[in-house]
Amino acid sequence: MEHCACTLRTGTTGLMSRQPAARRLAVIPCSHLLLCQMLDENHHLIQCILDYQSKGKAAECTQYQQILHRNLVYLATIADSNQNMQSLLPAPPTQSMTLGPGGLSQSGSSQGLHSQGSLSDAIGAGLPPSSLMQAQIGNGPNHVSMQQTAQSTLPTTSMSMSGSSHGSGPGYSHSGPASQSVPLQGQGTISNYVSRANINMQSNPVSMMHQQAASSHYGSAQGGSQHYQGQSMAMMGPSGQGSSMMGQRPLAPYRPSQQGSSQQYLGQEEYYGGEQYGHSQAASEPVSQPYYPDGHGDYAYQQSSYPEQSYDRPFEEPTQHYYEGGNSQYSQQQAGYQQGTAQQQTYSQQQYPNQQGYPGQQQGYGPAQGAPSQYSGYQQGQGQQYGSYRAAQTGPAAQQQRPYGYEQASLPKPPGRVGGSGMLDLAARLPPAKRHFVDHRRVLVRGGRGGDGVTCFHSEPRKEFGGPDGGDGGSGGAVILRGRCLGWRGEVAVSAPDRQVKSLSSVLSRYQGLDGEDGGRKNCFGRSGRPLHIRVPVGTLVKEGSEVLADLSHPGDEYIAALGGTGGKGNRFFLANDNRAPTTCTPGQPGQERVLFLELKTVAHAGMVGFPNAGKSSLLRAISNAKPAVASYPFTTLNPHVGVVHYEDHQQIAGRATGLSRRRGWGAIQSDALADIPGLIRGAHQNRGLGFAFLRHIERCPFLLFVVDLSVPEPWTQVYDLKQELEKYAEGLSRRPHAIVANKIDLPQARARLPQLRARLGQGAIALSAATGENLEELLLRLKELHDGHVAVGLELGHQPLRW
Ligand SMILES: Nc1nc2c(ncn2[C@@H]2O[C@H](COP(=O)(O)OP(=O)(O)OP(=O)(O)O)[C@@H](O)[C@H]2O)c(=O)[nH]1
Ligand SMILES: [Mg+2]
Repeated sequence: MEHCACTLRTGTTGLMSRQPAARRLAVIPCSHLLLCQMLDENHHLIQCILDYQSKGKAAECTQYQQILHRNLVYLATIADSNQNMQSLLPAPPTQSMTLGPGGLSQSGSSQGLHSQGSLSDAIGAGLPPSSLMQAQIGNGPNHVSMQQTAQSTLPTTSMSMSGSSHGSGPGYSHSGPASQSVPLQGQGTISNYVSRANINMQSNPVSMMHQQAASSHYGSAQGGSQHYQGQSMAMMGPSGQGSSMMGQRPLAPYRPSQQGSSQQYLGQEEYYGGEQYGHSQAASEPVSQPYYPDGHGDYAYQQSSYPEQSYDRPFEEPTQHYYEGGNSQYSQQQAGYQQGTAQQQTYSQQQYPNQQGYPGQQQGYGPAQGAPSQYSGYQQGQGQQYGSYRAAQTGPAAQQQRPYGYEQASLPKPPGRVGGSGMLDLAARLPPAKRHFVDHRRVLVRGGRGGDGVTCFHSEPRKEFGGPDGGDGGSGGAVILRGRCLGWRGEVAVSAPDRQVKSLSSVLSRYQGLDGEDGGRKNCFGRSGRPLHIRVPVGTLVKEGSEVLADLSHPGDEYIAALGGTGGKGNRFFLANDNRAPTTCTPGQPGQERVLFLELKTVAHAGMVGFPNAGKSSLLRAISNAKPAVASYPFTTLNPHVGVVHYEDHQQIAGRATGLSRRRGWGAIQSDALADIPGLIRGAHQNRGLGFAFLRHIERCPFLLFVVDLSVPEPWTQVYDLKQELEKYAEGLSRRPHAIVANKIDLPQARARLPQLRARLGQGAIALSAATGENLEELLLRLKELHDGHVAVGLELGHQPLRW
């Protein structure tokens, strides 16, 4: 076991103070292995310098040159203090050297020698001295005391020293020389570089393990991945802050990128838990050799400690693009680290504000911590790193959207936003008690609000550039007025006579459509709000102001009263070639809001018109299932009533004793509806009696029944007056197809007046008795004839017959 112990016996923090300290050493112990490493480092530094020169990056070149020169000066110091320096020089190229996971190949060694030659030339050029190689020279047994000294004297030194302490883990090689990177932090003239070096101290536990551990501990480790892990750890902040690092564990996705020995991982776990810190100080274990001049340099130089294959690789990978891409979040983090190197307290304080995005990463990558073995390479770790930082960049926006996108979608809607369902429940809870007839209603309808789009990005381990996957919100539900329909017979809607079909009493004054759901992750669109159907009686007119919008005169007719709002767009919608990570999302739109006036015009085939007490209600009860009130006083009926007469066929009706079929099922072949309206009197158009406003309910009736009380004197005058009132209400209404019904024929005086009535009104007047049911068959036959005539005319005009 070769041990490299280049000891700095004084607590130093920077180059300016360290070099004098180094000069005070009489002999700086050195070894062949250490020299090989230092030369190889220098070789890679030269590689980086040349590479940056070819790319025209002068700033990076300057920084690397400064590093290189410090290394050369330090090598010269070692050479001065060791008389047998020549014997420690690397072996000839034929000699194999395996250093760390990648190992230093023969070519690597030779290149190192060659680069050393180049370095000599560089020294000759008069470049400033450097002591970077001290970072590669471990001081295992003594580094604890050094760290303590550094912490007590110079905070910046303590930072790097603590970083080095992380590298020592129970599973790490004890044979590898511990590194000491303290000198890098005192470079006031290259503060940026110093800060980077300080940052990278944290990651060096891993990288140094590979570099220097020639033992079998790291023989199977993948240098690249571990390098990268070390780099990610470097970005996490000061490694000496054991407790604070716990808060940064979301960066754990980087750790799994090392697929090497489990011992390393265990060591890191201890490191996170803070146990490793104390343990490493008590042991002479390999410590980090950190420094990464900048974003590129970090990675490049770190890779330079590895074989050439690993070294060249990162420059071809998107990682470089990532660092070059100017990710603002990452840059801010870097700035935070740099500032932190100047003063430890500042470092730790600024580090965390700059990592606001990490909590989000923790959610996304938390499980990765427990499964490091699934990450096979550092490139994948890079991808995670990139994704994590990108997520951090969009973190605030995503957090703002999450209340919409995730939580709200999973939680029940607040009661205030879902007015529609609440109203439905309320309507369902209404007592089925007495309902008043309502033929006018003012209704405020509002469509449901569209769900909000969300902003989120695809989160998946080992998948780089997940891309936006915020789904769109669902559309709000519409509010639809629907003519009363209990079912369908083929394509024909079937209505049923019940209490609700006759009135708008069940219609509420306000309806709110159901809201659409918000979008979700993984391009999940929110569910659209279900349409809210409002049952209205057949014959309902929908008006907005004075404009008639719809006439629901047939069962099943629908009218969309209010449209739901469109759903918002998720950030996936805004994905474009020039914006691969959009954070824009749009909220859902409110639904349409309208104030409508509903007016019911009762729909029936036949409308019965007559004076009060003529017996209209009695007649309706006699021939239909309707049960209107019957009394011997006028104006018993105050609201229209609709009764349905079901015909099986004409012969059956005629063959019955009563001449009437009262089927209550749905098997009727044909049916007629009769509307019984309040009684009219002479001067109704002058608002006498109940007025004639209720005539609207017979306005839709294609044919009429004039019901007269044959028991009163001059009953034919009632017909004259009725027609006059109808004509004043609506011109031509009295000329519709009609039949004259002379009721109460059972009374003796009524039967005596029948000839006079027929002489004045025609022989078509039907004499019957609603009370006894006499001659009702003739009325039904007449209704059938009128109905057939109406259907025939309607078919000629292309109208579908109204069915009940
Ligand atoms: N004798 C006899 N009485 C009848 C007949 N039809 C109805 N009546 C009576 O006439 C009175 C009024 O009957 P209604 O059916 O209420 O008359 P209406 O036309 O509906 O009256 P309003 O609802 O006020 O318009 C009741 O007392 C009935 O019993 C009938 O055929 N013969
Ligand atoms: Mg009545």
